[in-house]
Amino acid sequence: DSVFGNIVRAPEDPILGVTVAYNKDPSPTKLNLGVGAYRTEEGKPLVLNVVRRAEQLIVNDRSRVKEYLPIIGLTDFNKLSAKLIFGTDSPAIQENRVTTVQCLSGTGSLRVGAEFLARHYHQRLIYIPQPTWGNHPKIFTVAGLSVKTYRYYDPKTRGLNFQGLLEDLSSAPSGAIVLLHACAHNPTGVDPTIEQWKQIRQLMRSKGLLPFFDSAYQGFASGSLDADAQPVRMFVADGGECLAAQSYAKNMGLYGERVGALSIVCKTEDVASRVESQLKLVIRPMYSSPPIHGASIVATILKDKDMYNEWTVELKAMADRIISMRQQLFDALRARGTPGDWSHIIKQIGMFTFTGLNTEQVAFMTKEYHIYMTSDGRISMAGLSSRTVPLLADAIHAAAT
Ligand SMILES: Cc1ncc(COP(=O)(O)O)c(CN[C@@H](CCC(=O)O)C(=O)O)c1O
Repeated sequence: DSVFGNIVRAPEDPILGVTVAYNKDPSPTKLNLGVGAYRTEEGKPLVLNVVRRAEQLIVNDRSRVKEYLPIIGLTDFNKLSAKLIFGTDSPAIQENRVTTVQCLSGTGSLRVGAEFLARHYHQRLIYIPQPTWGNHPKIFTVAGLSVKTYRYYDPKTRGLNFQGLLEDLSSAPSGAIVLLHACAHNPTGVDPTIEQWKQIRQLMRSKGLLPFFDSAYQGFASGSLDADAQPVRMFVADGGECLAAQSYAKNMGLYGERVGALSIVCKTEDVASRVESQLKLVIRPMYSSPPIHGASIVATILKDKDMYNEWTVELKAMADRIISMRQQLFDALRARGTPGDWSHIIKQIGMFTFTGLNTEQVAFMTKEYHIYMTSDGRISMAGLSSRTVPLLADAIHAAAT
């Protein structure tokens, strides 16, 4: 008998398992609103034109080879990624106080950062928002950090529980790590206002809490790369230290290329270079060095002014389409007279709407209408189109009535 005979079957992932169930459903009207992956009006995945252009340049450039990248990845990519999130005029970058390492998309960036902190940072406690992306607690736990939550979402207002957030961060032990969604909070779609961010920064700095930003949707929330990076830049501007994980999965549509970066902003250049040397010891036994293709696409686009501008136009178009889906869904529910206040659909921001539907209502919508979404009531607005909004509105109406 097998040496693995004692292994029990693991459950499907709460988010990625929705796609597994969707794929099994033979219904011709099934709708996948689970995974946060952009779809066009025709319901198809999108490869950005500027990405196709960059790939052509790369493929046609005979001087390019397939050698190993350094452990910390493609140098151009790292420098350009830091500028993208911290700003081209960032003093931290000018003073060489930032170390950036290319990682396997957002997940890999979070994991490398967590492993680094577990080894080198004096506080192993990390506070994550309640609720947050389902993979966050798993990544931090497996890296050896101990996870606590801070209040974030208020089910009554379907908005931010700002008082609860401040109270929980105020009672965190000094030096604790705090995970912050840079913009477009997943799953709630609720972001602090700039004023609230100022208070959060003030409180965190006064208590010596260490910010760990997760930036998976820069440009996707407002359509502006710079606007969406304001909270991160506010923290860096005060001269303090922080970590930032970046993903190009959504904003450049590079999901399967696994392109991301971890940056650590330090007090001095010397500290940054020592931190980088220790990040290499985390990465080498994990995956040794990152993949070359996706990072080359990103670097090609970010370093060329025209391609960068073309990217911002395509990115805004994606953000705008999602915003129009919000308005169409809200209007469709109002037209149906669906009981309840659905204004949160147009107030929330980014890829997801946290509908407030409970697990029974979600199960009903899947069973009766073949609508696939996560059991917490989150829907990926990017999965909607003008053609499918009425179907979803009918399903929500039936579930809420
Ligand atoms: C807040 C947040 N951080 C990091 C990531 C990781 O993205 P990478 O693909 O590793 O760059 C996601 C993706 N969450 C999406 C996509 C599916 C998933 O991985 O769960 C989601 O929540 O549907 C995310 O929502």
